[in-house]
Amino acid sequence: VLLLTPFPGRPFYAINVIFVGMVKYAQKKYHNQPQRTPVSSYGGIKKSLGAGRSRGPFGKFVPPVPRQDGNENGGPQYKPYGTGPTESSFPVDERLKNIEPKMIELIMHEIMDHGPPVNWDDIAGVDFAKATIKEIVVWPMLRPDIFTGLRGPPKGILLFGPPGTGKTLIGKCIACQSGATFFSISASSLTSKWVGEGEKMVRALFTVARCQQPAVIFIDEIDSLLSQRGDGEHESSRRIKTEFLVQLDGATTSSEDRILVVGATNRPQEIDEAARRRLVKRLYIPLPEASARKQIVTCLMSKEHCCLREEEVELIVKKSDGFSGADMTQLCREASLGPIRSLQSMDIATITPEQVRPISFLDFDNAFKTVRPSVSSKDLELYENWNQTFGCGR
Ligand SMILES: Nc1ncnc2c1ncn2[C@@H]1O[C@H](COP(=O)(O)OP(=O)(O)OP(=O)(O)O)[C@@H](O)[C@H]1O
Repeated sequence: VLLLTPFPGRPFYAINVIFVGMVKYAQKKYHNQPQRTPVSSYGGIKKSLGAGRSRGPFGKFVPPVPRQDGNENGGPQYKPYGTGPTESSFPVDERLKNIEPKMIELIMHEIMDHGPPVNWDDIAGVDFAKATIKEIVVWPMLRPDIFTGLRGPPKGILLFGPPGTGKTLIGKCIACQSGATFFSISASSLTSKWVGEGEKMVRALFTVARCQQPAVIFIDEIDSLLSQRGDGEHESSRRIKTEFLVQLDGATTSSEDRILVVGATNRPQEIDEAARRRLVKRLYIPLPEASARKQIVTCLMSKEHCCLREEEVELIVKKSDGFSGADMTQLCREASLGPIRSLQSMDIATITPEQVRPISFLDFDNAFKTVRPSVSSKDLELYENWNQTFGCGR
């Protein structure tokens, strides 16, 4: 039965599979008796801990409105909010009734992540942050029965550090590893793309997340949402911020809700005190160390036709001191174009992939001429200082 669960380590799901199987058997046997379907609201789903719906990054698109008929797992099915001619015959989750259908659709299609899963091994380095996150966030989300009271998970964490160091990867990994639905939005899109509607969007996002919990809401560039109030602050930005804090507080006070807000920023110093206090765990995601840079190069090159020797990899690692994870990826991309550039343009049309020579150290050497570290040492100093003052690292 454990093989049936898409999330290894989610014993509840397996239990539900057994339970649903038993219910189906009983229903078949006594099909004249009235069927007992779970309560057709998210309250019902929450109690069944996910049975009957595929959820999270491994799951299919699951709109948040339950349908009355059962699916093959015996649980309720869902249809998009407000679509189809028979919509009035379906019960709509109470919590979604005041949310504009177009916003729900948008959240489900654009903000809810449906991409491939991320594992801890995909993120090179940042061992301290990974260990802390596993302990304070992932395990409690997997085992809410054990992590109660003082052991309860925080509702908000902040990942800060230079750009391109894997903050987004970590956010997604948290969701994947805890079997949660991943919602990812950039705060600047709330303030710019959703002009005049950002506040409503924040409310809609948290409401949908509540219906899809456990959920991780990842907010990139969170500084633009939670920056210190200044005279120049727009009224609309102020309202979005207030709504966000209200929603975050709501998630904090409701012990039932299993929603985690992960904020990411390259400008932690701009986040005001009230917001900082709510993002209780503030983890520094620094530039990758030599071992992490080596892991990135080795991992990326293992998927390519490449003839790097061990000592050449070491040299690349040495030369890339100060590179971010994204810089390392860019370096490898650039190097991978070397063999193509060495072809005559005429050959491109006729050559077979096997005839393209392997990526060599020379290609990396050339790549270093155009790919430079994107983070300055002055910026690094800023992060280190902020980490000393407000960070939760050792
Ligand atoms: N620690 C890492 N391990 C492996 N790859 C990494 C790492 N950090 C960055 N990368 C690579 O860089 C890309 C960008 O990383 P990501 O978006 O997670 O960084 P970020 O810290 O969120 O950046 P930003 O602050 O600019 O949003 C990733 O898709 C990955 O290819």
